[in-house]
Amino acid sequence: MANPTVAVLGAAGYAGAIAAQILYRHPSFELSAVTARAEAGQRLDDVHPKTRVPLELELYKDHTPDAAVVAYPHGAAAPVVAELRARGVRVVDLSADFRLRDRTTYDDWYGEHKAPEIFGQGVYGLPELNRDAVAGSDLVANPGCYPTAALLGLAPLAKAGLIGDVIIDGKSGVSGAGRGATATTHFISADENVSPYKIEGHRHTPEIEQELGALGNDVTVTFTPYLVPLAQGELVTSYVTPTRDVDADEISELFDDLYGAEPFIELRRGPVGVIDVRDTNYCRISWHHDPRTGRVIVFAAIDNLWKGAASQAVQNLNLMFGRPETEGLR
Ligand SMILES: NC(=O)C1=CN([C@@H]2O[C@H](COP(=O)(O)OP(=O)(O)OC[C@H]3O[C@@H](n4cnc5c(N)ncnc54)[C@H](OP(=O)(O)O)[C@@H]3O)[C@@H](O)[C@H]2O)C=CC1
Ligand SMILES: CC(=O)N[C@@H](CCC(=O)OP(=O)(O)O)C(=O)O
Repeated sequence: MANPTVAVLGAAGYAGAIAAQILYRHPSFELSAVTARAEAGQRLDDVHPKTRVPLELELYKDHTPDAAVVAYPHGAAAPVVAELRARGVRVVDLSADFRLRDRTTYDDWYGEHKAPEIFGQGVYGLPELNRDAVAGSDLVANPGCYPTAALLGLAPLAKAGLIGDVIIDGKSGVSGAGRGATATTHFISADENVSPYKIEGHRHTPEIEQELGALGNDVTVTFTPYLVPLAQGELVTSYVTPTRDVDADEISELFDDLYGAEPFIELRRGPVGVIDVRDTNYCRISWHHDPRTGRVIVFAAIDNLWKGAASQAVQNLNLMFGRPETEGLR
């Protein structure tokens, strides 16, 4: 039987280009189209040479592949996802348009939803925590990069209901902001600098709270993101005040039980760094119990464009199409 066809929409963007790069070499999918607007007519490997994908970027029309990875900004994604779903195309959406389950929360943080008729149909695509639901889904909402690292770091504690309070500090490389440079992400502002942003509230906060709640730990989180002078990479540090006294043996058991068999989670004893997961689908996690304060500090490192976006989308596609979860990703 022929391999399922997959189109990448928004392949001239950072995340879309990497999704195309992975899918072009994937043994079980055929990359059937890569789309763009301004750069339509150019080859993807001219626009993004590192991808080595010699396919011509086309304007999106009425492509009907078996599946699509939609790599548009939030708001722009929803109507196109609705169109694709109406034609029976299975979708992994990289934007935030189908991640939240409460419509009012979405509208408060993102503005009015552009495809309300299918709002709420997306399955939250964090495979380590939601594998079975992803496997049966036709519409997967790929998580945001900060929520990916924060939730993977916190899940063992959340599943045990141990998070009483948590402060989350996330540091991201500049590619997290996408291809369009702004005054803040311009080289001149970002180089040799570390700076917090969205200190009044980042839109990933409700996403993290929603998924911690789904794990059985309702908690109001404090989240502050920082821009750091890296191209790719993200380190999320979570300072947890537990609901009761815990010791290192208990924490160790929780992390080992949840992640011992996970192909893309690397538990480490010492500090983790973003360079160790660069251009991979791995999430490296370490934790530290501080008996002086009683807090548990969890560190999680990912590549924002890979596990935080494009390679996680392929991990989700693998599950949706019954392929081995690691295929094309190691
Ligand atoms: N960068 C990251 O670390 C992460 C990104 N994401 C999400 O993934 C998605 C893509 O992000 P990223 O690749 O970084 O973004 P980019 O800005 O690099 O790329 C987005 C692409 O979307 C296309 N686009 C923009 N507006 C529209 C529109 N109105 N209609 C159709 N196409 C449009 C653009 O295509 P063209 O150039 O052809 O106009 C552009 O290439 C976003 O939803 C983002 O939030 C999620 C997690 C992490
Ligand atoms: C450094 C930087 O700007 N990062 C982005 C996160 C990108 C991401 O995960 O995006 P979505 O949730 O929008 O898909 C930001 O903070 O907006």
